[in-house]
Amino acid sequence: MTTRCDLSPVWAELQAHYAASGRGFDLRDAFRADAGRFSALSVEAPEVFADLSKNRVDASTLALLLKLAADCGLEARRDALLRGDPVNHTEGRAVLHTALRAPAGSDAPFNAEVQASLEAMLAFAESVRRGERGAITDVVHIGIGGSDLGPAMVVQALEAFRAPNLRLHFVSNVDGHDLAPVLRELNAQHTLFVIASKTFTTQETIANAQAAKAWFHAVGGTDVARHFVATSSNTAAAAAFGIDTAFGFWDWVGGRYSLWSVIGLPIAIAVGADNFRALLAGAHAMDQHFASSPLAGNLPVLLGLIDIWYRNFHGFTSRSVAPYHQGLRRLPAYLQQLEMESNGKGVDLDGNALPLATSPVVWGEAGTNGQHAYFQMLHQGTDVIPVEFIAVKRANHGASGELAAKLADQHRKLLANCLAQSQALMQGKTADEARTETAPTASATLDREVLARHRSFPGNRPSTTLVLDALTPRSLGALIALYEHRVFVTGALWGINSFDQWGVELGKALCNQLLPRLESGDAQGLDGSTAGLLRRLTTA
Ligand SMILES: O=P(O)(O)OC[C@H]1O[C@H](O)[C@H](O)[C@@H](O)[C@@H]1O
Repeated sequence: MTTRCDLSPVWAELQAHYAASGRGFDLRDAFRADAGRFSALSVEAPEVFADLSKNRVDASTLALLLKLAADCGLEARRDALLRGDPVNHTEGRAVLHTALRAPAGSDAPFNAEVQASLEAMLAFAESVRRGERGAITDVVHIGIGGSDLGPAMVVQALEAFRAPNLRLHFVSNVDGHDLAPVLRELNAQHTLFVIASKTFTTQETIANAQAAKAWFHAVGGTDVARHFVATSSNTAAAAAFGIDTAFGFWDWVGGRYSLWSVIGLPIAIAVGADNFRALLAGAHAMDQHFASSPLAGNLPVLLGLIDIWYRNFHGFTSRSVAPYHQGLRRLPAYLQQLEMESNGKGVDLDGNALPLATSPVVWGEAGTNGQHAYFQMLHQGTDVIPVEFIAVKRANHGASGELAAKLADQHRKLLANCLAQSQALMQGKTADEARTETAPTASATLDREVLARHRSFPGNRPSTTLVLDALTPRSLGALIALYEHRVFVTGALWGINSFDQWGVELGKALCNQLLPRLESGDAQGLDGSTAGLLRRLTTA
């Protein structure tokens, strides 16, 4: 049994399939030929319905991709992950974020420790919400990367569930322009700082934490131990910082998979213990789907296989994510870390240079905003970029009376836009169709034929639409877990370690070397460009 997908004999079958019918696949023909295409290519997973039918695949493509997954031993790789084998082999660690959402009493690894940690974190969150840590009105979460993006994205997404008397702030950037405006609005006595860092050594986080502590003292704050808590697997460093209350976690929780751990503390403070548990339960439901559904109906597997089809056969270089819910506007940023830090790798598990493309660029913006910015390129640009739409059936505006009616109407507009975009991408518009349109007056002097070419759309542009009934803690948990597992699937088939991130280390090391030069202005020994820029930035 092979593990790396391009070494499987099925790879050549897929190449032949691509040459024979994949390259020329036309979605419009596929729908014309098969009235049952939507139902055949839609999947009902926990909390998430997925319409895969607007993708450039048919039953034969999926059959081959599933054969590839089987031949690469995907199920065995998945089982090793869930069992707690040290699949992060370059760091010698297990990867067990799934264990964090397993219910109490389950036979998931480390269940007793996980439950104890969860209970302690939730009890603390509830004590803050009840005002037992003083009258806290503002919680400032300081962390970066995996210690920021997950909690920040989830708190924003679950705004409708947030305690109204609590404001949550997220500070990540070492740029003081992030922290300064937040501090300006705060009263030290009513503020709780959560310092989140798995390692408690990250430059940005420690710098922001120290600045926050200095500010706290400067404005007369007296009890650091009461107003600063930490979430970290390095509780000794947190203690050295002056923090008594530190919630620890384990090295088998990767940073970008850590929102389910104590790193989720700001989520629990914002939405409460029950909602946090619902988030975990939603993720657990998706874990079970991933663990036990046959591959042909396993949504993370199917999404991952289509990703491989697009990246390695069609050669598409990016994927755009368009959540049609304002609460999910940080989801693309979150997914950038999840996918690109996990699968942006160039060597396989044995260190061999990979002869195939890995992580696509993942990017996007909430709908409908993106439509008024870059959708032009999606529709008429020269690159084909698969789009992932996320639609939420029921809104939760928290409005009443006439406003509620207005916003309900806006929700219909939102959903109509979402459907229209995937429809337009697929249908396109031929030059013949464009020719029959009335030309806008501003272009009346332009040759009709030329104008028709400007106004036509190639179409056949693929998309996936994910549908949630409502954006709730449970559905959000399932959605995030879906993405986590999909990233695992593509990483496993590419034969890479999705759980390390050595690529971030070089810049950190060079930054440490450059830092004293920013003060001294000493550019000696640097390359010409860096020396020139350093002088430019340091000379008076
Ligand atoms: O949680 P921390 O140890 O502070 O790490 C924060 C982040 O920084 C690192 O550079 C990694 O790229 C991320 O994966 C990590 O989430």
